[in-house]
Parts: sequence; structure tokens; C-alpha cells
Amino acid sequence: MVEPYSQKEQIQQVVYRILDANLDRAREGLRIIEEWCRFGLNNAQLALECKRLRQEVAKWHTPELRAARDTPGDPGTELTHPQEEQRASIKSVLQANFCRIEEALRVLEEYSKLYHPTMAKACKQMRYQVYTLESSLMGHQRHQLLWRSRLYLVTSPSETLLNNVEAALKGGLTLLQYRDKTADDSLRLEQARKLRQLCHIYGALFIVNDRVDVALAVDADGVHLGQQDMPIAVARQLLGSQRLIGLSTTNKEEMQAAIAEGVDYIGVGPVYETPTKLGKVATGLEYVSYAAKNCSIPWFAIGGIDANNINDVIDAGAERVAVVRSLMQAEQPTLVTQYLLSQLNRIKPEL
Ligand SMILES: Cc1ncc(COP(=O)(O)OP(=O)(O)O)c(N)n1
Ligand SMILES: Cc1nc(C(=O)O)sc1CCOP(=O)(O)O
Ligand SMILES: [Mg+2]
Repeated sequence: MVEPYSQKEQIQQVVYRILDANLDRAREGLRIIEEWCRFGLNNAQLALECKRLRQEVAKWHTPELRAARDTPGDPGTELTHPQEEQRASIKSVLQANFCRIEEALRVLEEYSKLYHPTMAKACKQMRYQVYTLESSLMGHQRHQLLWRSRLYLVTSPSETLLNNVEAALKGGLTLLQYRDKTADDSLRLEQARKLRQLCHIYGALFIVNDRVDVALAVDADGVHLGQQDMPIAVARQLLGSQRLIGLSTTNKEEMQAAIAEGVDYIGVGPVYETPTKLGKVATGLEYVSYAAKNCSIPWFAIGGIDANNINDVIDAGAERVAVVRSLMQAEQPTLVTQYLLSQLNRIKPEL
């Protein structure tokens, strides 16, 4: 006759099941991230780090823990959240799986204190290593998307802000800047949060104009600064190396200084005089041509660009442009986005 488990042994079995399930969760999540690093990014270094972590997790998955598995008796296998059944973008797949791995490692850390204190310490270390991996991978993703982005929508205050932005995202926009020079901070935060959420759904980058604090508060992808705004070195210190920093430039000296300071992209303009930035003298197409020949980082021609003159700006050498009115005041922002993108993709195929 088989002796029934004592109460202590029953609790031990429960702990083993928790450890078994979470070792699987952590490993599966790492595998999902690894596949993107390997096949999506062709990044051997990031893929190798995932593999190393996966193997480290597997090392703790002993036969004793596996033996405690009771899948038919697990009520959790039926539980799914609607968000798990559909993902809007690669970015959300990655974020969901980083969450899954980090949660699993936290559970492992706590429950393995009852089982194997050395395992608890190892899981804590792994959790921190996963945070570092997440930050490098998300930073990498951001930079890749920045380089691929050809059209940049800078918003202006509007009753139909969210609708306009969503329409542009539907047309293929991948880079958005929230710019409102007059809103009070509570409205600014509220709108920035909503826009960030929208960009997240469409897999687009979200940048905040001027305000590093707002960018951090809403977990934006970066910030855009002007020559009169916070110094780049200070912004970099606050934002870290993984978030993007853009800087406006109007001449060669500012461009070279921006590159030397380590910004991720620059604005080049105003190409034409524009009521959106009253009083700023136009640089004309010469500065665009100079940027085309000399700028080693992504740059966006900006200022007075619309569907009628975009080809002149492209002919002067621009591969990327930023616009406010062309999209914020468009009757059909989706169509205008598609048109502007089609012109930008005309000369060189999609980046
Ligand atoms: C893409 C891009 N380029 C330039 C600017 C202008 O920034 P700045 O000179 O700081 O002026 P304000 O936008 O703050 O009025 C920009 N916002 N975006
Ligand atoms: C916000 C901004 N910055 C500029 C610069 O040259 O630094 S031009 C500009 C406004 C661009 O608006 P529109 O597309 O409506 O002309
Ligand atoms: Mg500014």
C-alpha cells in the first residue's frame, strides 16, 4: 500500500509544482525573445545572451521538480487573457514575454527560498540580467525603427489630435512627436499617455518635445530638444543610453556639434518659412544638400514641407522629413501619409 503524503510533503509537492511551472515559463519566454534576436535582428550577441540565460534556467530544472508536474490537475492551463490571443506588433510580443520571464523569475526566487537558497540567489541574478537584456533589446529595436522611419509627424494642439494621429498611423507612420507649447502639465501628461498608448498599438516610436520629465513619466521612446532646451549631456544622463534624443539644427556647426554630443537624430530646418515656427529664418535647400552629404546619423528635413514641395526636398537629398500642418490639418491624414511615404520611398526602396 502506498503511504499518503504527509502535510509537509504535500506542501513540498506544491512548491515543486510552482518551481517546475515557472522554470518552464521563464525558458519559453526566453526562447521567444531569442528567436526575434536571431531571425528578426540577426543579432548573434543578443541571441547568445538569451541562450545562455535559457541554459542557466534549465540547469535548475531537476528531475525531482519535473516529477511533481500534474498538468491534468492544473486549473491554470485553461486561463488566458484576451490580450494573450492577439498582439499588435513585435514590440508587444517582446514586452509581454519580458514581463512573463521577469514574473516567472520573481516567483522562482521567492519559492526556491523554501527549496534551495542558492537557486533563489541565482534567480535574482538572472532577473537583473533579464532587465539588462530587455533594455538593450528595446534600445536596439528603437534605433532600428528610427533608422527605418522616413516620415515624422510632429503634432500641434488639435481637437482631433488622437484621430489625426491614428489616421496617420494607419497610413504607415512609424514616428510621432507630441508637441504642445501651451497645454498645462496635467493635459500634457494625459495626452502624452494616450498618444504613447496609440503608438504602442501600432508599433510606432513616440517622442516628447522639450520635456524630459514628461517623456520619462509616460515611458516615451525619447525626447526632442532644441538649441535652447536642456543640454544634451544632462538629457542623456536622465534618459539613459537606450532612449532616443533628437536635436534641432539650422547650420553645419550645430549639426557637427549634435553628432559629437551623441544625439540619435537631428532636425534640419526650417527648410521653408513656416507659421508653425514663426520668426525662425528658413535655411533653404542648401542646408538639406549639406546634410545629405555630411550627416552620419538619421536627419529629418523640417519646416513648410507638404505634398506639393516634398519632391524638391527629396531632390535636394532628403530621405526623411518631418511635418506638422501637412498631416495635422489634412482632411484625410491616412491618404496624405501614404502619399508622402510613397514619395520618400520612391528613390530608394524602403530602408
Ligand atoms: C523633428 C523636429 N525638428 C525640429 C524641432 C524644433 O525643436 P525646437 O527648436 O526645440 O523648437 P520647438 O519645437 O520646441 O518649438 C522639432 N520640434 N522637431
Ligand atoms: C517645430 C518646427 N521646428 C522647426 C525647425 O526648423 O526647427 S520647423 C517646425 C515646424 C514645422 O511645421 P510645418 O510642417 O507645419 O511647417
Ligand atoms: Mg524645443
